[in-house]
Amino acid sequence: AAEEEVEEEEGTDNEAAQSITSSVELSTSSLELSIQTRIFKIIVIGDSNVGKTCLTFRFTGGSFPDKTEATIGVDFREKAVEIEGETIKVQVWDTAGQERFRKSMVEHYYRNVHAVVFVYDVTKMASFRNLQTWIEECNGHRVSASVPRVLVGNKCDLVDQIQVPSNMALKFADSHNMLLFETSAKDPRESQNVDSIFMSLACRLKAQKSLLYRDVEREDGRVRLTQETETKSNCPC
Ligand SMILES: Nc1nc2c(ncn2[C@@H]2O[C@H](COP(=O)(O)OP(=O)(O)OP(=O)(O)O)[C@@H](O)[C@H]2O)c(=O)[nH]1
Repeated sequence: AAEEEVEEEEGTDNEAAQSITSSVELSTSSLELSIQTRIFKIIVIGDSNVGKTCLTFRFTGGSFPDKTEATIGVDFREKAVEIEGETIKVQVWDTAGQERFRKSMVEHYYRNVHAVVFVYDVTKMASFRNLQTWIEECNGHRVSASVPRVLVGNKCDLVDQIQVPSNMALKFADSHNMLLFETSAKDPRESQNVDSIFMSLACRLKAQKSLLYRDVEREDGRVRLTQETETKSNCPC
């Protein structure tokens, strides 16, 4: 009977030890999860019909959509990418180009934005001329000059219909301190080029915003991280 009692006690100790181990594991995994889920918000801006939805679809879904409709308000698409061993969520905000579908949402587009992609259609000079208006709208919403911006000329597959010469677009991009990408959301051979639009921004953001985890607070047994940013220049792109 005495032996049985000892065994019972040992069993209780083992259970206690097990529950401590699993709570430690739980805390570690929440910590890892928090570290791994940095989100970069990138907004895509430009005239209606230039191909914003198709570009974001190509990047996040890897294909060209069979059919698209005018975006109303905003569509969110996300893609997890790995940069230098860190998994980052790139959250792409595909905004409406038509004024009537964007009015009430504009404030939300620009709030806490990390990077901006301006898109024009290489076969429509008007969409290129209107870029100035889109840039003014962006500046008018207090988007800091340190927020990276890139320029994308889409629909390059329509080679016979090109209206915007590359040198004109390059000059404009240079004067606004932006990189220029001329590409096609439709042409599958361009898919890597489309990816590089978003990846180059994600790399720049990762290099700019390296996390310093200052405080690890415990609340109700859960780990909460407080993050700060520091400037670094170790982007591999
Ligand atoms: N040839 C060609 N057509 C494209 C390309 N990208 C988009 N399109 C077509 O252009 C049209 C408009 O594309 P969307 O992606 O819906 O345009 P958008 O800029 O999101 O338009 P809004 O939502 O109204 O702002 C669709 O008919 C697409 O199939 C491209 O690279 N090449």
